Amino acid sequence: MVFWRGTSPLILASQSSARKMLLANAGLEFEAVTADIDERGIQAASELSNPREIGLLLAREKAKAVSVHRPGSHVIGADQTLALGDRLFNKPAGRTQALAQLRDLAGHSHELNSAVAVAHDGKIVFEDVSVARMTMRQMSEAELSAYLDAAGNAVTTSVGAYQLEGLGIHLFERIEGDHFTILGLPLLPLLAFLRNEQLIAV
Ligand SMILES: Nc1nc2c(ncn2[C@@H]2O[C@H](COP(=O)(O)OP(=O)(O)OP(=O)(O)O)[C@@H](O)[C@H]2O)c(=O)[nH]1
Repeated sequence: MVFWRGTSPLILASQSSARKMLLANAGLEFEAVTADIDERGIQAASELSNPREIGLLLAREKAKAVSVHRPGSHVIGADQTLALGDRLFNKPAGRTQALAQLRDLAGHSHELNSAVAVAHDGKIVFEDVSVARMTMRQMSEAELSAYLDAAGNAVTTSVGAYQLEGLGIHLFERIEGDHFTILGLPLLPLLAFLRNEQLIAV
């Protein structure tokens, strides 16, 4: 049992089912609030091209956007970017885009940058970004289509069109990085921060 010692509830500024699952499985009780920000607009206006910096910027903006309306609460924001060389990928809109993305990723290594930020009264009090390197095996058109047939619409909910803890594992020949980073939330540094602030006690 994890004890929350904060005086106000913990908030996760996310609608990501994976992020909610990771926090809940770690024993944390929290309220999930969607961060209503224009991610692509903020990214474009920043003129940033570094995937790590883009992830941190969006994680901060999500956390702050919710924090300003929830005084006293610690608000967690997160964002994940996928980079293949200097190309950035976003969540595919549907099967066609998922197939196109997977064709480009197959046979190559890409990087997932998962950023997390914590805001309190509108100010960032913690941030971290962790990276995972994913090597996807070479796959034929028939193999990619069979994967998409089996994985279904879930592929549109993740930036790489895969759920590693599910059928996505079949796409890879090598994975370097921690499981939580891959699923989109660098949990170890986040928990270390909450523990150091005496906001959680296990
Ligand atoms: N279940 C699962 N989800 C993954 C995996 N890899 C990436 N994701 C999800 O892909 C999404 C990355 O897109 P983001 O823009 O960072 O987040 P989002 O889904 O829009 O959710 P918000 O936090 O509300 O912005 C996140 O929800 C990640 O949890 C994976 O292997 N498994």
